[in-house]
Order: sequence, then C-alpha cells, then structure tokens
Amino acid sequence: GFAEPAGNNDSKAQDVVRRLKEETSNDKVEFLYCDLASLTSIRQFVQKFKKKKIPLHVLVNNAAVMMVPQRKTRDGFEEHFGLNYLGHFVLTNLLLDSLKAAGRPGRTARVVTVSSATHYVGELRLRDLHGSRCYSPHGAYAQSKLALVLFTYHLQRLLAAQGSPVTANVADPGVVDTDLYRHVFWGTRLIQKMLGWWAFKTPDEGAWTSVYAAVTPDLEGIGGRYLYNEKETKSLMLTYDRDLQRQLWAISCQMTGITDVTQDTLLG
Ligand SMILES: NC(=O)c1ccc[n+]([C@@H]2O[C@H](COP(=O)([O-])OP(=O)(O)OC[C@H]3O[C@@H](n4cnc5c(N)ncnc54)[C@H](O)[C@@H]3O)[C@@H](O)[C@H]2O)c1
Repeated sequence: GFAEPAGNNDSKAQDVVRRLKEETSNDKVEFLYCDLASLTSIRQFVQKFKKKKIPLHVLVNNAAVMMVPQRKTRDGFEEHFGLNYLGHFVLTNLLLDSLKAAGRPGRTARVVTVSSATHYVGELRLRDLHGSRCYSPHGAYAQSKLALVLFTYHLQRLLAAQGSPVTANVADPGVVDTDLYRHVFWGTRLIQKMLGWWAFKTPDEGAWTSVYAAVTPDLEGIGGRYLYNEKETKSLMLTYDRDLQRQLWAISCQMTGITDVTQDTLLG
C-alpha cells in the first residue's frame, strides 16, 4: 500500500518518511505538506493529493495543538477550534469522494479521528465557538476534542444514510508522552519528565488505538464508535445528541464554505 503522511513540518516529515521506508521496506511513502490552520493550504493539499490518483483507504485525523495562548488561524478561527476541529472537518469533507471511490463492501474505507479523554470535560459554546468572550486554553482544547466526536457521529450517520462504503470512528490514545504538552504549565511538564515512563504511554503505544481503528477486521463496516485501548467505550452523553451534532455540522459548513448535505441525506 501507499502511505502519505501529511503535516506542516517538512524536515520532521522527511525524517519520518525515511524511517517508514527503512522499517517497512515499502518505498511508496511520500510526504505532502498541509497546514491545517489554513483553509487555502488544506485545499491545495487535497488538489495535489487527488492529482496523484492514489486510492484513499484510510484517513487519520491526528494533528492537534494543545493549550496554546489565545491566537487565531489564517482564517481568523480560534486556533484549537480552527486547527484541531475545523481543519479536519474540511479535510475530511474534501476527501470524502476519494474515500467513497476507494471503499468496497467488505473493505470499507475508514476515517479515524483522534480525540481525547479531555472531551469528557468539554463544553460546546455554540454562541462563542472562538472563545472571544472568555478564553481558557484548556477549555478551548477540550471543546475542539468534543467537536471532533460530535463530527464523527454525524459523519457516520451521513455515510450510512448514503450507503457509502466508508466508516468513521473516534480513537482516544490515552495519556501519551509527546510534545503535545509543550504549552502546559512547567510543573506538569516536570511530572511528565519524572514519571513519564510510568504514567504515560510511549508514542508507539499511543498510536495503537488509531492503528487498530484503521486496520482491524473487527471493525469492518462498523462506524460511530469511540475507541479507547482498542475497545468501544461511551463518550460524553452530550455527544450522542443528534440535534447538537447537526447544529455543529451546519455551523461548520457555514464557517468553511462546505456544502451541507444533511437535509438531503438525513430525514427526521
Ligand atoms: N499526548 C497525549 O497525551 C494525548 C492525549 C489525548 C489525545 N491526544 C491526541 O493525539 C493526537 C496526536 O498528538 P500528540 O500527542 O502526538 O502530539 P504532538 O504534538 O507530538 O503531535 C501533533 C502533530 O500535529 C501536527 N500539527 C500541529 N499543527 C499542525 C498544523 N497546523 N497543520 C498540520 N499538522 C499540524 C504536528 O506537526 C505534530 O506532528 C492529537 O490529536 C492529540 O489531541 C494526545
């Protein structure tokens, strides 16, 4: 198969490509630049990807920032909401036709979206999604991860209603020793350094639930699940609220210029 990591860090990515080629003896690994904090960059990435005419079997929505100071993406969205959530919302929507073309009954294409246990304490502020009234870095991160769960469930319902050979699930990696914590209070980072080996998963272990969601035959044709340690788990009660899923989807379409097909696809 073909592996196509996308991200916004060229030199890091080239290193990953080299290692993937070495470790897997697969030469078909390529990096394409995509800055999820820019709608223009996402559109350019999708165009470049589609030109390559490679089938898209799996899309893993993994990138994120955490607890960054209040700042905006290129398009004026609050950074957590814009990058972590809207970036993946747009990327997924623009790649849906490729996923649908690659999926087959019995071998569905898969969208795996990485959320976090932080979503359990998240609140969705529909009237102030960009946190302009009262900003908290933790609240903004939690909201973005909550939005990704609502997004996945709505997407799964749309795909199922269309009879598309594509599924959408959420992966929760657990607590993993990565650079994500670089904006967190120094005391917490010190604990991460001291107890990391004991309390945190390694990045390899952290990736496992996403890989499981991407490839396991157990999930063939199954979507709309929240997975933690390779098992289905309940997400926050609120995430099952279809009206809320629908509202968030509609607002996200308005914000990003994606066509909302909900009305035509889902009745009632
Ligand atoms: N580390 C944890 O404990 C933990 C816990 C729960 C959930 N998660 C989730 O796991 C996922 C991976 O995080 P991680 O812990 O590996 O953190 P990380 O900081 O090591 O990785 C984040 C990745 O996102 C990419 N990225 C950042 N901004 C980008 C942009 N504008 N455009 C494109 N790519 C961009 C970075 O290049 C990096 O590769 C995230 O979705 C995170 O929310 C992590």
